Amino acid sequence: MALDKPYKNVPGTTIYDAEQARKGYHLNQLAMSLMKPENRARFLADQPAYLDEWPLNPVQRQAVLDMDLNTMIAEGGNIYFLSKIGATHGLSFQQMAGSMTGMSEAAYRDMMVGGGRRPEGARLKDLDGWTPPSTEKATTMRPDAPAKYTSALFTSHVPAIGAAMDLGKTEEPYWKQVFDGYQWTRKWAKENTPDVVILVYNDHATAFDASIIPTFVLGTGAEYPVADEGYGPRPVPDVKGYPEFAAHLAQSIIQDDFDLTLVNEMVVDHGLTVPLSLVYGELGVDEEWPVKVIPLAVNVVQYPVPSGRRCYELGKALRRAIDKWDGEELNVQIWGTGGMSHQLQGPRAGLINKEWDNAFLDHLIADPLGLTEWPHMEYVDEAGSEGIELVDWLIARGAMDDQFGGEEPSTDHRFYHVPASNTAVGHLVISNPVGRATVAAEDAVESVGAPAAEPAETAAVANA
Ligand SMILES: O=C(O)c1ccc(O)c(O)c1
Repeated sequence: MALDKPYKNVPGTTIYDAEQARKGYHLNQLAMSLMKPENRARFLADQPAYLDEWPLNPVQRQAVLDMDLNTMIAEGGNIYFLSKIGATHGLSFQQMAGSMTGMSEAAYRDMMVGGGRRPEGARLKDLDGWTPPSTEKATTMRPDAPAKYTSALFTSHVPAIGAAMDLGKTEEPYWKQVFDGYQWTRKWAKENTPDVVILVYNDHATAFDASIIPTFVLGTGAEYPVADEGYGPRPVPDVKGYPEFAAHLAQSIIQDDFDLTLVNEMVVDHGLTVPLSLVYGELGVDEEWPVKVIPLAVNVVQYPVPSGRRCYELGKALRRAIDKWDGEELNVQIWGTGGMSHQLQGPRAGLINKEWDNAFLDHLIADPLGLTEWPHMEYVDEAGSEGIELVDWLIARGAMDDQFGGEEPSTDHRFYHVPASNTAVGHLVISNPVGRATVAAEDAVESVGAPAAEPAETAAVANA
């Protein structure tokens, strides 16, 4: 079920996609550096010395020295980036484009004056009668898919939880109540380590500042350093990505009409590292997380934010993308993080709505489609201005088997507790049949406190 990339075969044409972007990353960034006059001057004064500052491969390096645009493009360059190199040499776009055609500058200009190159004979359809691919969206699962979505994990990602771990406070009574709710999960996670976690979270004005507000960001990079959010970076490992799988997901999801922002380089904040710490425990900077992570960040910082329905639909597009993977066998988990009820601002700060939070959990488990009807105002009004983070969770849920005609997930673990700093903590592990939990019932955490719907401070249900 290879992804449809007919654009690769258009004659005399190289389409810049995530695969090319990965290959040409440093070449294109070098070109971008020439937008500064001082860098242009240094480049022109001593090109080899300037290129020494960039980790280009030898073919890319020689192509820049030769101003050979065809080779630069084959090596992952994109003309919009590369034009900065041409401009530094004083070349016009017409000179640059003409230089790639094998024609003299004058002949190319004359061709353009004469009406330009005719498409006949230079189109894919002239070569092999290509017909457009079907745009139908799968509504059922692919039974033999090499990538299996095993389990969804949901958790709050309160920064103070990370700080409690980093500062060795987990045994203090205040924090012990929080961490007790994750003991089951830690055991389960040891026996159910996926190859990759698609980790849905929201950036907290960390990687993205007020200059750019992308709605949905998919990380296609190889590594994500831990951010310094003002307290210094958390002493935890940097996060390793999975560029090939992420590029595949991007290709499929965008063809499925979701316009993701693709990010090759970004820092990750507590929204992403706290869930990893909660599940995999204290790991030092020199250690490695046991999983590759593909970050999927949702804007909830500046309105308008995406609706729960939109997030759920993105989850469906994500599952279709997972099912289309034809590479190595993969065990995939999707984590939905953020929330639960909390408000960090204004006179209403400290708002906690246990009843609403637990109704959200109930619906997430049993009625995700119904949950998509809840408008964003409901989240803000009932769960606080920062409670809106809960829309993140619908992505993981929309991708599950039962939303594609398969079986309902099992609820393996459920936990709810108030407070962690200003926030209610909610946590769920639910699994598709292929990922049913392997932790023995007797190893599971006993139920703590009253059932979830009661106004108790803490409630955990293991292997429910
Ligand atoms: O409760 C808190 O302290 C807190 C602070 C920052 C956050 O992003 C958050 O989700 C919670």
